[in-house]
Amino acid sequence: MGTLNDPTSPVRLLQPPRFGDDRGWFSETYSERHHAEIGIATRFVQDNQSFSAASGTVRGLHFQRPPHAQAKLVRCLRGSIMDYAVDLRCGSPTYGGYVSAKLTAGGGEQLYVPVGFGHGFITLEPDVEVAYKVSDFYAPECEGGVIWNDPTIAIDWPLEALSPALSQKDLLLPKLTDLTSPFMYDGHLLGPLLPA
Ligand SMILES: Cc1cn([C@H]2C[C@H](O)[C@@H](COP(=O)(O)OP(=O)(O)O[C@H]3O[C@H](C)C(=O)[C@H](O)[C@H]3O)O2)c(=O)[nH]c1=O
Repeated sequence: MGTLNDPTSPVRLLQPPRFGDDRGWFSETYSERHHAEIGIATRFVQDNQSFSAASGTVRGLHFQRPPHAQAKLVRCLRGSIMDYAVDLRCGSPTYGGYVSAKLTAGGGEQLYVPVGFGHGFITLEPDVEVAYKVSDFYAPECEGGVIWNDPTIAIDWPLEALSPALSQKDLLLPKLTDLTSPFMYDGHLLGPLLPA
């Protein structure tokens, strides 16, 4: 794991405020204006949602190659996940490093995963729903990924990963050492997640 202390990390943890009253709460879960204020210029074009029945479901580590590379804004609508962003930018001093964040329906935390990073998560309970915005349309011909338990990345998965549920496709993903990443380093080091 190669995370470094860099407040300008491209991976961002957001937590939009919730305005509570006697009925419950309201939150602006996405605002292009707020993102611009905090230095995120990504425009999103597609919303995704997945449901995972089992605790310990692992989806990832995925990315889309250019010309359809995707930045993602991930949040948990039901239950909780550990979410991961892995630096896949060639030439990055933190190449193969990762940051992780616990995203919960109750807290409304969001992870911004830029282009150049692999993304994956593990569910921490049954019946988890995850929603995420992506900055380019689904392009199956551009799909890429790295095996979830890659020994170089060495993600410190939670105990739920002792009996993970994975797709056949994900079980066949390559190791990082066998990957030719299409992404180039942009000068921003992967650093600890700082709430935006
Ligand atoms: C991603 C995607 C998938 N699909 C179809 C293709 C398959 O028939 C079905 C399931 O796809 P997949 O097994 O790739 O779904 P996940 O394993 O949840 O993949 C996603 O999970 C990780 C965490 C990600 O970050 C990616 O956004 C995405 O790869 O949905 C679509 O129709 N549109 C899409 O944008």
